[in-house]
Amino acid sequence: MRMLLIHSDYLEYEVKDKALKNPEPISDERKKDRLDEVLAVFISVEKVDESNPEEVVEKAVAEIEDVVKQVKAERVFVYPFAHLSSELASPSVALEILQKIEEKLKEKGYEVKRAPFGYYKAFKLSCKGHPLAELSRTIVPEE
Ligand SMILES: Nc1ncnc2c1ncn2[C@@H]1O[C@H](COS(=O)(=O)NC(=O)[C@@H](N)CO)[C@@H](O)[C@H]1O
Repeated sequence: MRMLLIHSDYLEYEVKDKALKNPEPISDERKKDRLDEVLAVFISVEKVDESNPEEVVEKAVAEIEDVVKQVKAERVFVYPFAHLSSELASPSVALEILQKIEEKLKEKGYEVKRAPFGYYKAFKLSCKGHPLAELSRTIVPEE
C-alpha cells in the first residue's frame, strides 16, 4: 500500500464520471463533500496487500494515527487514489481495505470521511506547507 498524507486547510471533491464499470454506490450527499482542518490520505492499495488485508489495515491505521498526532490534525479524509502505484490491487479488495481503514479510525474516535471509490473526481486541496505537511508511507504485509 502507498499513502500520500497531506495536512490541509481543506479538501473538497466533486464526483464526475464513473471510472469503473461498477463503482461504489453512493448517496447524493456523497457526490460532493468537504472537510476543513484535515489530514488528507491518498491511498493506492497494492496487489501485495491482497495476501493479508487485515494486517495492512492495522498498519495503515497506525501510520495515519501517528501522523494525525504529529501534525495535530482534527479529522481525516481517506481518499482512494490509483496513481501512487503501478501494481494495484483489485477494486473489490481495495474498496474493502479502504472501508476498514475508515471504520477503524472512526472506532478510535476520529472524525473521518472517505471519498467515493471508482469515480473520476474533481478535487481542491489546500496544503498547509509546514515541514510535516507532506508525507508518504509504504506499507507491506509480512511475508
Ligand atoms: N487499488 C486501488 N487503490 C485505490 N483506488 C482504486 C484502486 N483500484 C481502483 N481504485 C478506484 O477506482 C478508480 C479507477 O481505478 S483506476 O485503476 O484508476 N482505473 C480503472 O481501473 C479503469 N478506468 C480501467 O483503467 C480510482 O480512481 C479509484 O477511485
